[in-house]
Amino acid sequence: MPDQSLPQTRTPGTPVAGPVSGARGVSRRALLGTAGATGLALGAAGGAAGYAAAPAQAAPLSSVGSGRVMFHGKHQPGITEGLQACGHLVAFDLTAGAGRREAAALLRRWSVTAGRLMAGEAAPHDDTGVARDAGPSSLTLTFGFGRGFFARTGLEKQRPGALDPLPDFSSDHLDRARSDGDLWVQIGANDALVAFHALRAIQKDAGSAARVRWQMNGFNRTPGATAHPMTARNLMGQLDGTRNPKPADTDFEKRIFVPASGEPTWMANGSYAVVRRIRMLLDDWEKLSLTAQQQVIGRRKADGAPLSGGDETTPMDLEKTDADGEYVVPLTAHARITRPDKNGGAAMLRRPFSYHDGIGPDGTPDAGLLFVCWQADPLRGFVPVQRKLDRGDALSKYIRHEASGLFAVPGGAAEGEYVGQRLLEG
Ligand SMILES: C=CC1=C(C)c2cc3[nH]c(cc4nc(cc5[nH]c(cc1n2)c(C)c5CCC(=O)O)C(CCC(=O)O)=C4C)c(C)c3C=C
Ligand SMILES: [Fe+2]
Repeated sequence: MPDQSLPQTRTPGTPVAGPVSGARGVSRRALLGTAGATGLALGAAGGAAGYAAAPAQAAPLSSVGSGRVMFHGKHQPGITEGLQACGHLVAFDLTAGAGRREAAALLRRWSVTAGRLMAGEAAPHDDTGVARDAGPSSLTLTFGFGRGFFARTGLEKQRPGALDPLPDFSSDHLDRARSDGDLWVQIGANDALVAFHALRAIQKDAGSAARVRWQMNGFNRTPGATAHPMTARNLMGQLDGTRNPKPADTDFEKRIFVPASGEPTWMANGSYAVVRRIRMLLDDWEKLSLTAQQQVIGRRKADGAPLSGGDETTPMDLEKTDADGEYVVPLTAHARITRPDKNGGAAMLRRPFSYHDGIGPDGTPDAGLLFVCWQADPLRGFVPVQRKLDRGDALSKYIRHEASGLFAVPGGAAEGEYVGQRLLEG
């Protein structure tokens, strides 16, 4: 079968989109085309059970459909790949009767399902047919453990200190029912049906072992929608992700992932995800003039260039003043306050989804950012930066943190292994 993957897009602000290195383009439709030519439906022996044959003359998948990310690897998928068009974040709680054995069986089921769906194959059981006709579409499934998981499974001694609760922030308006959770799954794909298909599969796999605690659905711009690859925009209209750490940076691995020799040993090559549902007060934000909006962030809205001049990639000059002696990047500007060099080197990889859940009871849009950030240690990433933002960020008037979670995301599963096996069987 020819490799139908195309070079993937890359934005200045986000890491490589689509297949990670070692990833292969794959085409469910190409497989089905072969089956159609011989008049066969692919069976389990073909490794892609469940979907009926497509016409032999079917056109190859588009670059969107053929993007494939590998499930097995050093790190879990869904961390360093570029933003995907559709996302679901789901937290589960283990049920009363479920302990370590049931949790291990669940992680095994989820890993098998993730491996198959990410390869563009049908789910192992009772496939719903929702992703029929589509390729993997850069689907990723990422699994994490919340603080509560360890007590419920008798694994308290294995709980990382990094999972200690996040401090309270004065700007928090957290809904506890939509926060935390024993297990967390992040699903991303460049096709909405592929993402939904994966969501249903993992919900069904949960069976009687775990029940959904909360679910959030998000989106990003569809790859290929812009004339050229560029940094994503959020629902406030800003380029968001410009200064993200890049995989090519020498300290990228150290900042984002627990080292292979790190503690606890089951977290080797893993990472910590901080998840915040941040509502944007868009009615207020959209009343601001363009100049005022730009002062809040410290960058130009159109092209993301710092207010001190240049283009999106130009380093921000924090000392530059205007004719009145005022800083051109205000002291309260979000992009000034969040800089690693103003926060003891604190860095994180921001990989969010936007969300829109209609209009709230107060008549304003229930929309904003499903802020997901990745770091080797939340106490040296999210926490110091959020503490600083809490004290004096001009953006805080226009946002509200409504839900929060912190999850330990173990390293990637090796071939034949399931995610979290080193914790559950260690
Ligand atoms: C605690 C961490 C952060 C939260 C919460 C957060 C919320 C948030 N941010 C934007 C929009 C932008 N953020 C930008 C930069 C930026 N933000 C953070 C951290 C948090 N943001 C960091 C670490 C940085 C990069 C700082 C740097 O390295 O210099 C920008 C500028 C462009 C960019 O670099 O991405 C924008 C725009 C929103 C809308 C938001 C909550 C809804
Ligand atoms: Fe930010």
